[in-house]
Amino acid sequence: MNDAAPQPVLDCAHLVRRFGDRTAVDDVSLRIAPGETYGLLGPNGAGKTTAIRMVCGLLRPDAGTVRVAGLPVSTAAGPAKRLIGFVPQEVALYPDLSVRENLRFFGRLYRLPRRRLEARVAEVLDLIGLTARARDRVDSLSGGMRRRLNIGAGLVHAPTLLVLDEPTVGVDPQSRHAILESVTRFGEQGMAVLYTTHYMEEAERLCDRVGIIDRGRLIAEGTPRELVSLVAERDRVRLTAVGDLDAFARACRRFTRVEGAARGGDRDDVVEVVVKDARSLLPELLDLAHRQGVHVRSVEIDEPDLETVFLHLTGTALRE
Ligand SMILES: Nc1ncnc2c1ncn2[C@@H]1O[C@H](COP(=O)(O)OP(=O)(O)OP(=O)(O)O)[C@@H](O)[C@H]1O
Repeated sequence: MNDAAPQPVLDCAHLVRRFGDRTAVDDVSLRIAPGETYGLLGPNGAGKTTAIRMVCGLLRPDAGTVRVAGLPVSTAAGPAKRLIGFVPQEVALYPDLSVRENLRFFGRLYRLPRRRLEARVAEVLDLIGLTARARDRVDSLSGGMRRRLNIGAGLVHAPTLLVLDEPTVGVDPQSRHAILESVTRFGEQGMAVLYTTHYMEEAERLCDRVGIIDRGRLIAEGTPRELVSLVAERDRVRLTAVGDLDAFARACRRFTRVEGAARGGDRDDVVEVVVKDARSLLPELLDLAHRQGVHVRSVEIDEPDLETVFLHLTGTALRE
């Protein structure tokens, strides 16, 4: 890093964590600057949760270091941990306390002085869009609202680094939208955010930079635009079809010119294929479908996106 670059909020160097003979996180290094939202994108089991538990000092690395604002993070209590707000996947709140009382409770854990605490609780209620529900007990809230309050609990002590582990899994679309809006505002307020997800459209929308993690390794990193430019020469072919589409995707991957093929993103009846020159390969793909008894209903050739990057780098889809 040159002298002019600001000190990173988060600096992880060569993190490794093994469970038995499985290496869950394998030599991961990443930095996050002040105000930057960084998305760690990868399929289930890629190592995202393990990586961020080490970042937050909840799990000891087998090798490597974590620093927050220059301070070393360890599993023991220390000044670095006060700078981190961690929002786990599971909701950890007191159901019989009100929304406001929950936020006060988490603020007191960090020993916020009383007046500062009240002001901060009001700010956080606004940030998570729950001011109107401040007096209601947690057990009267919808699942999506609880998730938002869970995020609020990680924010009360005004952390320098906010770490969110898949905060939108299983929430309704309205709450999902509210969560994504809030995360955008955290970045605007100068907080550094580390965000894990396996939804590539979230990473594309929210994150200044994205790291793609697969089988414990960080295999690519950059702005969404930089990552998509890695596959600028490629086409993404979407085939809408009926039949054994998993077998069809596997057979597509056997073509040497096919860089990746998988059941497609949001729909069950779609296979996506990443290929350098779709037009020249299309007749062969259609012939293959015919031989496999797969009935192709429509073919589209789309612009590449982050999912295409993932298919290109790993050969399979994010969600597999
Ligand atoms: N405590 C543990 N003991 C043994 N293996 C573990 C443990 N925690 C994680 N693993 C393994 O390490 C690998 C990475 O898991 P991790 O939970 O970090 O992935 P992830 O990307 O967060 O996935 P998910 O989105 O499903 O949470 C997986 O193979 C998982 O089974």
